[in-house]
This record gives sequence, C-alpha cells and structure tokens, in this order.
Amino acid sequence: MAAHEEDPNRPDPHQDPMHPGDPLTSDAQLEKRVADTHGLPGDEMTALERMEAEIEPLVENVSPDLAPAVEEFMAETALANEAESAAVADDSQFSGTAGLEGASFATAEVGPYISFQHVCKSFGDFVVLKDVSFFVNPGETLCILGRSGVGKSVSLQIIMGFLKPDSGTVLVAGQEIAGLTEREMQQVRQKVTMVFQSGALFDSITVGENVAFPLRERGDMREDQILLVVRGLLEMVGVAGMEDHLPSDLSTGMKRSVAIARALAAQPSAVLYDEPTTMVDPLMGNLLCELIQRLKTQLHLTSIVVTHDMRFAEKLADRVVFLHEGRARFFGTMEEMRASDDPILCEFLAMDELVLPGRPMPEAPVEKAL
Ligand SMILES: Nc1ncnc2c1ncn2[C@@H]1O[C@H](COP(=O)(O)OP(=O)(O)OP(=O)(O)O)[C@@H](O)[C@H]1O
Repeated sequence: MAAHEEDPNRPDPHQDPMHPGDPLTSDAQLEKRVADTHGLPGDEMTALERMEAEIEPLVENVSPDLAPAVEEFMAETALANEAESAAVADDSQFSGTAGLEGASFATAEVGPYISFQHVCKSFGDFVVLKDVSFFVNPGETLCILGRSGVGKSVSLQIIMGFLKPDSGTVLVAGQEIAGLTEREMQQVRQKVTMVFQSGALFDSITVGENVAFPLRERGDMREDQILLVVRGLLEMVGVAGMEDHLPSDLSTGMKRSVAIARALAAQPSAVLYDEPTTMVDPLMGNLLCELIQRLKTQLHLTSIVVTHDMRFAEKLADRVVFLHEGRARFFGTMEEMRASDDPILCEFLAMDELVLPGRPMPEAPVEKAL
C-alpha cells in the first residue's frame, strides 16, 4: 500500500479504541468512565491527569495506533491501584506489627498490602518455614533473598493460595486469606497475580491468545478492543508482533515478557515475580528489570520479587527479606542490610559479590599438566 493511502483496517485516531463509536475519550469522559468502573468520586480528575502523564513513558515505544488503547487501559489500572492502596491503608483488619518485632517500620504507617506473620510450613517432616514474618506496603517492592531451597518460591505459593501454611497469618490485598474459599481466593488472584520463572503460558494457544485470556474473562470488551490492547501490551513489554507465535517459538526471556503482559492484562494491584532474571542474558535481564521498575512507579504496583540477583534487588527493592534456615534472618531496607554485621548475611552478600554477573570471576586454579 502506498504511504499516502488510508489503511481501511487502521483504527480511526479520532475514535476511542476502547469504546468504538465514541469520539476519542476526552479527559472528562475518561474521568467519568474510570469513576463509574471503580466507584471513585468525580473530583479524581487531577489524579487521572497525573496518572496519564505518568503512564506516557510506559507506552512511549508503542505504535501510535495502539498507544491510546494501552494508555487508557493502564490508566485504569493505576487509578484503581491508588484507590486500592487507600482502601488497604484505611482497613482496620491490619493487626499492626504482630510477628514483625525488630523489623524496620519506617513507612509502616499504612497497612501492608501483603504480609506474613509467624508463618510455618512443612512438607512431612521437612520444615521449610519455621517462623517467618515480613510485609510489603502498597506500591512498594519487596525482594526475597536467600540460598537455594530456603522457601522463597514456597512463600510466593502461600501468598497465591496454592499452598496453605501450617500456622501463622497471611494477609493478601489487606485481608487474611486463611478462611477464604477457592472462589474467594480466585477473586484475590485477580488483584494479586504471579509471573512464574517458566512464564507458565498455555503452550497450545498463541502468545496473543495467552495475553487475551484475562481480557476475555472480563466479558465486557469487544474482540477488536481486545486485539488492540493485546498488541499494545506486547509492544510495551518489548515483544512486538509476536502475537501469532506459539510460546514454544520464544526464548526464556521473551516468555517472561509475555507472562508479564498477560499479568498486566488482568489489571492487577500486585505482581509476584519468581526469579525474573534467571537464565536470561544480561541485556534481557536489564530490560526485564527496567520494565518491572517502570510498572512499579507508573502503575503503582505492589511487587514481590524472588531473586538471586543483588544488582536487581539494589535497583528495585524498598525492603528485603533474607530467608535462612526457615526464618526471616533479616527484614529491612537495602541500606539497613548493607549496614548489617550479621555474619550469615555478610557471607551471603560476599558470595554474591564473587559471582555477580559482569564482574570478573575469581581465577580458577590452573590445572597441572599431567
Ligand atoms: N509441593 C512440595 N512438596 C514437597 N516439598 C516441596 C514442595 N514445594 C517445595 N518443596 C521443598 O521446599 C523447599 C523449598 O523450596 P523452594 O522452591 O521454595 O526453594 P527456593 O528458596 O525457591 O529455592 P531456589 O532458589 O532453588 O528456587 C525445597 O526443599 C523443596 O524441595
């Protein structure tokens, strides 16, 4: 097609892509729609304007024909997250600092979005978590650190309700999850979603169908709207044009990017990431790290990241919890961790210095010629 010819399939830039037939969403219309959807008062407009301005950099690499759809979709998420954070802050269910004695409570004046209080978990006789307590406040990022097998992934699975703790209290989205039915837990999982190490994509359907899945589940979006948001989200996470591929065609890093796009399609308040930078090259690792950082600041996402990568933790974490022998050996800010003289923690950090990617590895002993 010649450059000047109009593509009949190209969305009309003067039409609202989320609500075709409407003129392009004016600020007032968008304010009303988001207010209707999330029950926010009409005077939230200034917040919404700020939100859209914040979100702009997130969609800067998205094609102009897709950007408005993604921007509006993400603005809804960001605004809902602000409201959610406020609701958690007001929630009287939060039972204070029980089980977190000795931790840093510098910013704990709002209730945590997710917390463990004295959590224990065993598999048969094998005790994984003996008495673990930590929290993450709304909009903050917690990194879970520790050697292999200390229960980092088990902790994430407890938060998602896939595993049940033997004792202790777990708050997710500000509410205690112990007594919830599976159906209630599914509602919690709409707010708090997880990006697995493997991506955990559905292998038999395309990348686009994977990302469209949560959008179709909502039941209130038309197919053409869904396609716009899917393509836009894939561009946003750096895997443009992959919608017709099967997950098996993708590299590990690309699968994780698609898994993040699918998680975002559910408009979550919190995302749990299990080893997002493991087994990808340093460039892909940096891209994923930057994406997670942008999602945190621009969407006000609460995040928990299980990682072995200290540089990643340094960039992202508001707080860290260091698990060791079934306990939260350290819980506090990155700065407090660096200042700690705990020998076990110091040894862990020293080991990390030795194997940090990008730094020269310690010289291997030269083998003697036989
Ligand atoms: N469903 C399960 N049944 C029995 N044991 C389990 C189960 N899930 C995890 N475990 C055990 O719990 C321990 C902690 O596992 P987990 O996956 O949380 O470790 P991790 O800290 O994430 O380690 P890594 O960094 O190697 O991924 C391991 O010994 C694991 O074998």
